[in-house]
Parts: sequence; structure tokens; C-alpha cells
Amino acid sequence: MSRGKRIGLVAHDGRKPDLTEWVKINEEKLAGHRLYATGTTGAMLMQKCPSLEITCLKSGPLGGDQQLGALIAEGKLDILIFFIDPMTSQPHDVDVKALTRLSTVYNIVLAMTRSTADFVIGSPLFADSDWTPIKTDYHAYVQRLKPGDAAY
Ligand SMILES: O=C(CO)COP(=O)(O)O
Repeated sequence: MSRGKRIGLVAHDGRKPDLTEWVKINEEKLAGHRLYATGTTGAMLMQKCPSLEITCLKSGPLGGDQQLGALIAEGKLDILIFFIDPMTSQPHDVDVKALTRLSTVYNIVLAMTRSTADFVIGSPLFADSDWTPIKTDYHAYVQRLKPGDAAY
């Protein structure tokens, strides 16, 4: 029985049409997985792809990116499809940075371009319900730090 992957779907306004189109094309492959989205992205995706069940978090600038970050820190997200708009500055840029940083810390699958998203969804690992990424244990690193260390 497939456990399904836990997938975050997020796009900045300038990239929402792109993500919507990508999700529509991959609607069948995404069905059966647990989908999460930031508020506005999720509302748009549910309108265009009514067959998909999507848990909508808060809008990105209102904390939705941080909610996704919390899911990652708790080991509850496997894949993040995050279409950022590289041409527009975001008021919540620090949240965007935090989200992409945590994706790296926890070694989840992070697709920030449509080509990468295509590779992810086309990968045999996507369909492999037993696949889990290797996670680096940063706790040991943090515990080694002492007051006065640059990263303390
Ligand atoms: O801003 C976002 C990601 O940084 C996305 O938020 P919305 O889906 O609410 O537009």
C-alpha cells in the first residue's frame, strides 16, 4: 500500500499560472499524495484542480511559509515545489529564505524550477513508497557549539 508523499506546493504571484499549469498536467500523479499549499496558491489550485485534496495553510506573507517550515522541521514534509518569482522582491523575503534553508537542513526534495519539478515527478523515486531521504543529524553539530563560537 502506498503511503503517499507529503508535498508542499507554493508559488509567488508571478509564478502562480506556471504552477497551476504544472499541477494540472500532473493532476493524476499528485492525487493520492498529501498536498499542502500556502493560502492563495492553494485556493487557486483547488479551483483549477477540484479533484485534488489540498490542505491550505496561511497565505505566505502572513506566515504560510513559516508553517511549511515547521512541517519540515517536524519531519512532516517530503517534497517542496516552490516556484519563486526571481523578478519581484517579496515583503516576506526572510520567510522565503528560511523555508529554502530548512529544506536544505532537512534534505527534503526542493524544486524551485519547473524543469526540476518535472524531474522530481518523473523520477522512479517519486513512485517508490519506501523511499526516504537520508537526513543529516545537525543536533550533534549544535550540541558541540559552545558560547563564543560564531554559530552559537
Ligand atoms: O508568498 C508565498 C510564498 O513565499 C505564497 O503565498 P500565497 O500562496 O499565499 O500567495
